[in-house]
Amino acid sequence: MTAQTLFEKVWDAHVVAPESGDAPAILYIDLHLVHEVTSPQAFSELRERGLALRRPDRMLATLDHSTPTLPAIADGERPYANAEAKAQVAQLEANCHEFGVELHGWDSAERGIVHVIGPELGATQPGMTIVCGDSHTSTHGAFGALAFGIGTTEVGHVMATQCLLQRKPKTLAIHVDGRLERGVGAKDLILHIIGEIGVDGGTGYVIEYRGDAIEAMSMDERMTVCNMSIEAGARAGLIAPDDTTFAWLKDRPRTPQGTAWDTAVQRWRALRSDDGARYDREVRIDAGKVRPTVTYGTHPGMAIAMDTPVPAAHTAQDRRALDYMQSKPGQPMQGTPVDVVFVGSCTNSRLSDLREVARVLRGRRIADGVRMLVVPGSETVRRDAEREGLHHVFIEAGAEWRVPGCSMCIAMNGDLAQPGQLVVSTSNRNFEGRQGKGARTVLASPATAAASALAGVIADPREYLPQEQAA
Ligand SMILES: CC(C)[C@H](C(=O)O)[C@@H](O)C(=O)O
Ligand code: SF4
Repeated sequence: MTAQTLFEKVWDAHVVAPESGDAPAILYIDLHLVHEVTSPQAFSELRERGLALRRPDRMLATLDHSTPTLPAIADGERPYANAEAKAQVAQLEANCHEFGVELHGWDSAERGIVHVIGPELGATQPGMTIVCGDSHTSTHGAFGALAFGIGTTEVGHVMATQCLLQRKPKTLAIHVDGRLERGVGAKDLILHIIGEIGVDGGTGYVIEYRGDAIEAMSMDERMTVCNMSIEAGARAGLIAPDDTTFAWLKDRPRTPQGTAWDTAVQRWRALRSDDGARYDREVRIDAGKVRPTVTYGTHPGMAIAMDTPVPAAHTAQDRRALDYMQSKPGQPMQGTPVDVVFVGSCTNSRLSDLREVARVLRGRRIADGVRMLVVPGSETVRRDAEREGLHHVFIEAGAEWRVPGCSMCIAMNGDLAQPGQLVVSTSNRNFEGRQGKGARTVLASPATAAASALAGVIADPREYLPQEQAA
């Protein structure tokens, strides 16, 4: 048998009908994740055509984008940003009820950002095909699943047929050799990678992240890396499952139990690229060279080490980006005054991210005039963080501790920055106006976000991490 990549193994196992001529392949979908923004039209279409859901048991829904992150007011009334947000949430509640879909709504102890709760519930498993009407579905690739975002029309197709029409993407291996230095994390690495290969470097490909640095990562870190694959233009990003993956997944609500677990792990162990498997393209990254990395422009590819000068603009587009950001060519981003710090989003809102932020903030106060929001990715993360007392560290430092949701990552729920304000954000997109009209976003790691909140300017976390962190 010819040597296969991990992607090819998962793809082949799900092809119902292969590509032929102009016709794309038909791919079976194991898990369909749903949130309130991209599902209403699909449900309406189903209703209009009198169609039922093909496999409601393979769906999982949550409320995340439009949900307020301030607690309920009296009588359980939620402080929605506007009538649309409230209606969107009510619509998903009604749709899930009518069609029999498991919804993690306001009453769920596990509600959260769709890409945080899928793994937490063990719904995300190695070797699966996973889709969601959301571009950051690539996050689930951290478990060796083929996971990607789809459009609202496709959401309807999957609902009705549990299948999807797909062209087979090409494969790109990103080998990350060596070790990340102290104070440099998964977020710095993925920003560095996108900075190197560009926002279209992954277009047409599925990325497989491999190498020592990836194998050494926790699941949280692997999710951070895979999450941003889409920001490099890739269809998906995945990592071969290993003992770290299996240990993390064991005994989650939706994972197989007892002997079924052992059988599953045995099957999952085969999910790695064979020796001699060929990729369409390969890139090598030296982890040891990655430094605390931030963005200086208006897409995630405009990323540099924070102490390196901002490059000169060569195109009209780049000039516009630098103007918007007020970034100065020749000057480093480090030292730039900060107005808001946002810790959250499906990139960096898990327990380990919050622990990292707390390590930097503990016993200190954020700078005068800086507003800092810490938004856990899920109710589970919130509970775990509070059990450890992390919320006390945040609140004592002067930050706001919120209820889970996408929040200021996309600013659909009323959490937003004012025009001109500079936000150091642990999220994944720094597009114009993403965090509020005229707001300027600098993407960064949780440690950098915390250090910048303390300093009031973009700051190197290595200067703030406690000494016992020294390698
Ligand atoms: C609202 C949703 C469709 C969107 C996405 O697809 O990613 C959002 O989650 C984002 O991060 O921009
Ligand atoms: S946290 Fe941000 S990136 Fe993630 S799903 Fe929500 S809006 Fe999209």
